[in-house]
Amino acid sequence: MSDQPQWIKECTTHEGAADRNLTGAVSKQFQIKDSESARTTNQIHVEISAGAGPKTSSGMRFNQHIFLSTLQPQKPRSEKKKGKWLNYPSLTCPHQIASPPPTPFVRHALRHGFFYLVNHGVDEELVKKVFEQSSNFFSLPIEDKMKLARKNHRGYAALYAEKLDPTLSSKGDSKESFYIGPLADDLNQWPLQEDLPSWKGTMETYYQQVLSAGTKLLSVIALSLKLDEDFFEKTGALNEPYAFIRLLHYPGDLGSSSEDIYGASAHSDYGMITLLATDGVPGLQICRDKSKQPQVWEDVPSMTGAFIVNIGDMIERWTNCLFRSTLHRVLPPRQERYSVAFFMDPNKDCIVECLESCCSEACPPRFPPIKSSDYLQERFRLTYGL
Ligand SMILES: O=C(O)CCC(=O)C(=O)O
Ligand SMILES: [Fe+2]
Repeated sequence: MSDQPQWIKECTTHEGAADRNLTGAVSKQFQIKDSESARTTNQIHVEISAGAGPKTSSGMRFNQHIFLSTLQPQKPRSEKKKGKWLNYPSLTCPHQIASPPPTPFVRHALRHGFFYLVNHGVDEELVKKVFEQSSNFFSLPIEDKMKLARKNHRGYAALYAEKLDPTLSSKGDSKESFYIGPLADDLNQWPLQEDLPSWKGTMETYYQQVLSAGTKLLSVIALSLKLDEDFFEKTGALNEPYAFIRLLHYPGDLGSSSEDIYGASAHSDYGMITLLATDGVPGLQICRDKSKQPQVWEDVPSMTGAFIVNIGDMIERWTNCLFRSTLHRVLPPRQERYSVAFFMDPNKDCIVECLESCCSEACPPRFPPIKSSDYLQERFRLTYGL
């Protein structure tokens, strides 16, 4: 295929690649070609900042800074080193988004499926307020919360109402959640203004700010695939995107003895990307290689001010598994835990099908084309046992 991006050509012509997992071949290439990614094989940071850099074709201005480091809990570091880790001057790779195209760093981050996003433009104070308001909501009496019980995938889902891993025999995941969907369609349910003044406004502002950060990140993803940066706009995915805030509350030690009870049982996210903020209480784990048995789980530490981003199933389908949706879970926390996930799913009518540049005779599409709403509905059905 003559118009394939060079790096995909490289991976498909890599010795034995036809029989192998495509991503394995790519990572090999990166390790050979890119000394930085060879040195640091684990955690990836993608930084996107507004305002600097040349104007791109869509009129946005931003630079991206990528760096890689380990996903394993860090070895004890001196304060000085810790500062370096957070500011990462030596590992930062500033790079303008329009030209030259994204470096192997970015592709490595995306292939990996789980990374941190910093300098994302979402106001830190706002994030704090969202956590406060989330705690205020979950502290309401259960009768009040149940008045907003989940309808049209908006509103309150009680403890054990969801099971993200439908193969488990447990009664459900030990978390409660609250969903806020697209702001324009009037389907959202909101707590009473007199109970929680400014709740709705805080959530709406957060929704808009994270949507904007996610949109920029998607243009990085598009560019890293050598597509136009507005590919996800043009394909209709971002035309009224099906994006959701999920406020999550894990109540802490519930004294359950069942081994099958998780805070959130193992799953991959369904959509394009998820931007996750947590209160810092541990519990989140990922399994890098979902096809490997037995599964190996690693803790994901949270990083102040950063979103933990993971790639969802739709991007995996579009890219024919080049960018993976990562299996993850939350252990039942001993201590109360809050998190806020933002799921960016494509518009319901968007057809998700293997990109031409991600398949060849040797690597045929692994998934048939699918309408986004059909895929999501099936996953919701399994999660909620409908
Ligand atoms: O609470 C977390 O840290 C992760 C939640 C999650 O994976 C999800 O809601 O899909
Ligand atoms: Fe998730």
